[in-house]
Amino acid sequence: MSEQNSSFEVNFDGLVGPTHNYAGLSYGNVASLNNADAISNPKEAALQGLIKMKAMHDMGLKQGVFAPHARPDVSALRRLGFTGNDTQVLNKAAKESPILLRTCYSASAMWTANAATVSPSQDTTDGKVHFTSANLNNKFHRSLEPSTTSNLLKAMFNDDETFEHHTHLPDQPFFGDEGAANHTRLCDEHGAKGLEVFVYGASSLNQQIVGPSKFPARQTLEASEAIARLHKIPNEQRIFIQQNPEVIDQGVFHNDVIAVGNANVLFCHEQAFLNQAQALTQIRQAYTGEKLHIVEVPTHAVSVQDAVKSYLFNSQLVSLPDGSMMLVAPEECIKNQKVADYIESMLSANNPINAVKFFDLRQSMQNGGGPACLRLRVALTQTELSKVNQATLMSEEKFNTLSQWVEKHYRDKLSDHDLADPQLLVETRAALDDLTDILNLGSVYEFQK
Ligand SMILES: N=C(N)NCCC[C@H](NC(=O)CCC(=O)O)C(=O)O
Repeated sequence: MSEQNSSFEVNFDGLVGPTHNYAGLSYGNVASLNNADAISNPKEAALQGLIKMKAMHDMGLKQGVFAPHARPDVSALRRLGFTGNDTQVLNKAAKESPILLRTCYSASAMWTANAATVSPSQDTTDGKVHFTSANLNNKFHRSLEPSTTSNLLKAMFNDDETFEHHTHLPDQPFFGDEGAANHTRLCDEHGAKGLEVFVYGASSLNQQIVGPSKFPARQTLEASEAIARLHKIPNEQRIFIQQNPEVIDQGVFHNDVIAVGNANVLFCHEQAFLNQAQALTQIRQAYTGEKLHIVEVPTHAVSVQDAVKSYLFNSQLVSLPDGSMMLVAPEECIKNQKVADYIESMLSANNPINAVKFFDLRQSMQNGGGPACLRLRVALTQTELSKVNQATLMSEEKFNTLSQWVEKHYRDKLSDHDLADPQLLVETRAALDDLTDILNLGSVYEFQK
């Protein structure tokens, strides 16, 4: 096999952190608002994620692990004027602003589809794999993530010849960037040159571009264009498509809630993109390969509301070693009769998707994160894969070690008043100290320096 053809797409799933909680922080994300103040089970959340990672590994897919971020973010609370030692800072925040405390406890870094945008070496003129951490500046609790994300990416992809890491875009809504959730790579196979499809919700400069009117558009065209430049993607391999503002206003806050691409297949709802017919024609014309399949789901089969409730399009779409293509869907898709019926009809129809597997990811789903949100896709050649920090790759042993780590360090219940407990801070730091050893990350967290 030539170098180019032995390419893999590795999924790096976010390990759910020990402070996973439902804080109702994401206006525009229906699940987040509906489940605000629900009691969370961090242990169950992390184990649900690990079970999916292990299942993917057992199917012969390359799988990696992204460590959680250090929460509570005490330095963020200090920056907001809460003073004293860690315990005092937490107690003052708990008294004065429980919502700010919850914000600095958020485990939102688990959704690594928002960690960064990744361009594989087949698409970049310098032949390196490019990463740009996402500034996630539309939501305060997510805007806390980029600097740690960059530290983690550098500890996971730690080879300057092979990987290029870019600082997140300026922290200003002008360059709102939510990472790979708004980016899809289409190609005949992972080792071939791909078409990089950047999907944006609004423009900061072009007043002719009309964005959503009810919920925020988190990705701007200007941010996507900046990333394409930083990643040195040739003009003919990049395309910018506007997401349909009407679906953003129905709760589709990232493109990966209404569309997913894998290799030469784009699986999307018929209302995913603005002027969809023209958008799909643009994609077909720009496609760099031979055979692009677009599986477009009609509204009469699955409504936008059903798509948002079931997260059908937040399924992962993966190419298995035997060449078949599998939809990795949340169990919510089975519970929605319209969606379940559609999946059944799709599997027997004439298209490359010929299998489906369902996972219980309810802890994440209740905050608006499905299978695809929980992973960052990195297409790598065999050589590039050998340059990745091997301790972050999934294996039978790694799964057992991480499961034991979760059992040892995680609580199985977190409610609002638990967040004021200074013992929780002690527990999470002890957990992360262990984890940086397990994943061989070095001292990536501020509290470890
Ligand atoms: N679709 C993708 N790729 N990612 C899903 C991210 C969900 C996340 N939810 C939250 O951040 C909720 C946190 C809370 O309310 O506690 C968000 O809205 O950014």
